[in-house]
Amino acid sequence: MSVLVTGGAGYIGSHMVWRLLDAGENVVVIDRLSTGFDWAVPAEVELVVGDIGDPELVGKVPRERGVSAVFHFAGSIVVPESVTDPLGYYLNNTVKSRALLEACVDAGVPHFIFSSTAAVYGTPETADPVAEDAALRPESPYGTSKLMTETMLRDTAAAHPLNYACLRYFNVAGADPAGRTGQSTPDATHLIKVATQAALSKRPYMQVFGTDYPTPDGTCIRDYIHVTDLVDAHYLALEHLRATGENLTANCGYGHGHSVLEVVDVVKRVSGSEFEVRMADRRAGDAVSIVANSDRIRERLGWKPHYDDLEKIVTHALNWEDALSRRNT
Ligand SMILES: NC(=O)c1ccc[n+]([C@@H]2O[C@H](COP(=O)([O-])OP(=O)(O)OC[C@H]3O[C@@H](n4cnc5c(N)ncnc54)[C@H](O)[C@@H]3O)[C@@H](O)[C@H]2O)c1
Ligand SMILES: O=c1ccn([C@@H]2O[C@H](COP(=O)(O)OP(=O)(O)O[C@H]3O[C@H](CO)[C@H](O)[C@H](O)[C@H]3O)[C@@H](O)[C@H]2O)c(=O)[nH]1
Repeated sequence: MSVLVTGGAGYIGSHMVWRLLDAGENVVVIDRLSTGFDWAVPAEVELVVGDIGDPELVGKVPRERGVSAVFHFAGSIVVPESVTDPLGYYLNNTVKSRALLEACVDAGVPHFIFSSTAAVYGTPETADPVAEDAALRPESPYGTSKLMTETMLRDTAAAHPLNYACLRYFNVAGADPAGRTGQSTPDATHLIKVATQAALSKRPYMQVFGTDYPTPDGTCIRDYIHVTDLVDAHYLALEHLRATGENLTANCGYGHGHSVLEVVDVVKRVSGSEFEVRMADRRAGDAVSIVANSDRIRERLGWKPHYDDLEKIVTHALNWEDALSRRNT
């Protein structure tokens, strides 16, 4: 039996692949390499280069490889891009997830773990940590495209012998502490990636989007979760589905946040680089503060994070960014 990882050549998916290998699982990856890299997939893992929306491909792989669980990371992830290209996002994130799900039902795959996002909540009503039963009001086609897949999964699991976990990630950052993989997209827009690139002079400067928010230092607050803790949560979710068959929708975050300026300070301190930081206007669509209530994942899965420390997250991100420079040259 094997475990299928869609998007396994991407940032989070490649960490999942290593986590599964570490647990002794057989792994197969489907990735079309649009933002992922073939070299990010370990040599011992079969990489099927193709699209999850290709019914022939997704019809074949689960049957031929005896797939007993799917981790579905493949998708488009840039929120502002989803605003200008909503149909592209509904196609890649929703329509193609439907194709994959149908193939899983047809092949009798019992367990499905889906990459959802805090973007399904939109802007929370209060600054309190947001729990899973909060109102679901996505503010972008990206968030809606993910919420629609959550809904498809719920309804499919009610009608077929398939159970699922929807994991709603907050801000994923950092890299494999052993240096085996990391965030490799050169034009990524995420704060910690951008700041580490500035620290290593891969960018001439970075910008802080908005300094007049109603927060202690005027910048937005996010709950940054180390990617290794995130993939641990995924593995626990798989064990939970295997053991209980109970569906689960759970936030993945630590339950506390950091402001943009706090992140920038930590990157400067850890890197020892005084890179230029320009104060800029607010970025469209940014919520003031989004922090996870993570009680559910801790209680139901017994999840205990090991890297709930911004310095460690930044250190690992910097190490990977540095290793990437040597790979590119
Ligand atoms: N990075 C974050 O902070 C974050 C937060 C919340 C949710 N997520 C979700 O996690 C998942 C992984 O995100 P990531 O940061 O690793 O992004 P990523 O872009 O690094 O990885 C996505 C991978 O999917 C592949 N892919 C995309 N569309 C495909 C398709 N139609 N068929 C086959 N392969 C396809 C890409 O080539 C890439 O390797 C996404 O579904 C994303 O929405 C990410
Ligand atoms: O160069 C930068 C990049 C970001 N920021 C700020 O840093 C904060 C975090 O921004 P990111 O782009 O790193 O992440 P987002 O919070 O916008 O989005 C992330 O969290 C969302 C859920 O809240 C979705 O899951 C989404 O996929 C994921 O990228 C925001 O206030 C943003 O304005 C900057 O100031 N400068």
